[in-house]
Amino acid sequence: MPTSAPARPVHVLAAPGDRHDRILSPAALDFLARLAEAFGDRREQLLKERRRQAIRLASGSPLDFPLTSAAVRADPTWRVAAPAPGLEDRRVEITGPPDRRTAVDALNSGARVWMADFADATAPTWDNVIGGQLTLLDAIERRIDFTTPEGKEYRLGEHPATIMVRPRGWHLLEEHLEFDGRPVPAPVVDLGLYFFHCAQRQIDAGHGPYFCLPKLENRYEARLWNDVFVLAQDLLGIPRGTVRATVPIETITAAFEMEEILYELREHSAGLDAGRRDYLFSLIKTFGHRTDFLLPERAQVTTTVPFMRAYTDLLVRTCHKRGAHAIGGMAAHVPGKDPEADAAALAEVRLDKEREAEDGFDGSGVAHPGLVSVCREVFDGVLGERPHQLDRTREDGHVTAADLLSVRRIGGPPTEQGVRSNITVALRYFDAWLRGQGAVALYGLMEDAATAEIARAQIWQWLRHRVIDREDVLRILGEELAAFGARHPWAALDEVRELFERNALAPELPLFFTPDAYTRHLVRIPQVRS
Ligand SMILES: CC(=O)SCCNC(=O)CCNC(=O)[C@H](O)C(C)(C)COP(=O)(O)OP(=O)(O)OC[C@H]1O[C@@H](n2cnc3c(N)ncnc32)[C@H](O)[C@@H]1OP(=O)(O)O
Ligand SMILES: O=CC(=O)O
Ligand SMILES: [Mg+2]
Repeated sequence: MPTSAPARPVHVLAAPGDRHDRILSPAALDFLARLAEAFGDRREQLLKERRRQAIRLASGSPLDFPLTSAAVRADPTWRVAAPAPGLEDRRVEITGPPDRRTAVDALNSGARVWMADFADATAPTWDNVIGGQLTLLDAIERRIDFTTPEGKEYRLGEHPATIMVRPRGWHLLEEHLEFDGRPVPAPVVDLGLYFFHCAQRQIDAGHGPYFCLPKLENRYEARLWNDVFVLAQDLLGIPRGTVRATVPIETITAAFEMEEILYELREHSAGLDAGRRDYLFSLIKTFGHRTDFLLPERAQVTTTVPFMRAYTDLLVRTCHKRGAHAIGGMAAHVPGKDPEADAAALAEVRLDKEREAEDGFDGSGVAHPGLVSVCREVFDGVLGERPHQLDRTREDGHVTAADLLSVRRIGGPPTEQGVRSNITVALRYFDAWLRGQGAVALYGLMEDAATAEIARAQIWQWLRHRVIDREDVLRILGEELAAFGARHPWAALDEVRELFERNALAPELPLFFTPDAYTRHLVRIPQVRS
């Protein structure tokens, strides 16, 4: 690295694991130290600003497109960087945790992009964090092939998908690494290690280091990410603008700053995507105290309800105005063993993708290889040989703040089945997460951190507004725990119950379930430092 050594080192507090030294080399730790040193304090300020904004909105301040950045929106001259190699055509993207089996399957799936997800799809155990980095490095070096003990072979194909890495969000820390007496911010770890080991290798292979940046709340956070990219590129002597990053719009406040987010990242932007599950969670979390934001059961908040249509409409308009890809929402169906149910679910996925393609999206996401062909067929139908439809811009009409915020009066009050469904999804997801699995198939759907957040936040919101009784929730909780325990005797029922109580039944809604659950349950630091 060209610049002088940082004053302070990063310490590894975890016990050494298999091949961890390949990732946690002195030079890689030095790289992390520089990033942690440069951005640790700013992260804290931005998290404080998140809390201040949450308080302002909870106490009735209006949410609107910011006046202070009106000039950015009004300036017609700027565009984001042209699509980078491997990201021109994104008609199908697949997401999944960065374990070896998923990696090979995703890279071979026929999707154009694999979003390797350390955020919603990964329970951040230390083994998963470092194991994920080893997976990525091995995939890029084409040393990922393996055979299972049962003899099933995993071989990387000739034309793998382009890799896009989604680091954990800024609200999370990595407790197994310490800098300056404090844990290193988790996104610095996930991005930094991948960047250090793989950026140049990706460039040599004709791509670049590409990222997806989760759970941003405003333009200042986009600016922070941009500065991280600038420093990371400078430190490794990589030309500025090599990095590209897609930002999922998955908070209600970010929806009001889409254009500004593109602007801040314009040199490194790979557009926006519709992170619609976290978006719903954000709506509940941000306006959970207000009766006019009371949401019905999850199944009733479809992609076609007016406020969700307004959100995706704004996303496509904004992206195409600035020459940026607009990527649709991820389809969460997991094909099972019931052909009839699968056919119905696939028809629904097709309809959703058709709507997105017609609305102007340039591609969309799926959570399972079994959905790749549906998504591809739909986008093939609209795009043909063209890699995208960035030329489709919209001058007609516009999306207002009221369009984005008119949530009330969809659906009726939750049924007992709706309450039970949220409780059971949260419990089963918490159990999987505590055992190191960040995404699971439950009742035909992929559930991950975002949907677990929706499930527990809805229970909290319904209790808050007394549309359900606490006694009923406690009864159903007991029944669901008992049923789950009977079928899964190894389940960590006490921890799961405690997680549910802390995150769904507390007087105030915790902002995320993950930071506290991580510290209490996933951190493994031996007494003696390595
Ligand atoms: C923008 C966003 O919303 S990001 C969403 C974040 N969430 C995710 O990324 C979760 C993605 N999905 C998954 O992780 C998985 O589909 C799960 C965990 C939900 C279900 O996985 P499984 O229980 O293994 O499903 P299933 O048994 O149907 O899998 C069949 C095969 O497909 C593979 N597969 C399933 N999902 C994926 C995936 N997303 N990527 C790659 N391969 C996959 C499995 O590895 C398995 O392969 P194998 O035959 O080689 O063993
Ligand atoms: O990250 C994606 C989402 O829907 O949330
Ligand atoms: Mg999300």
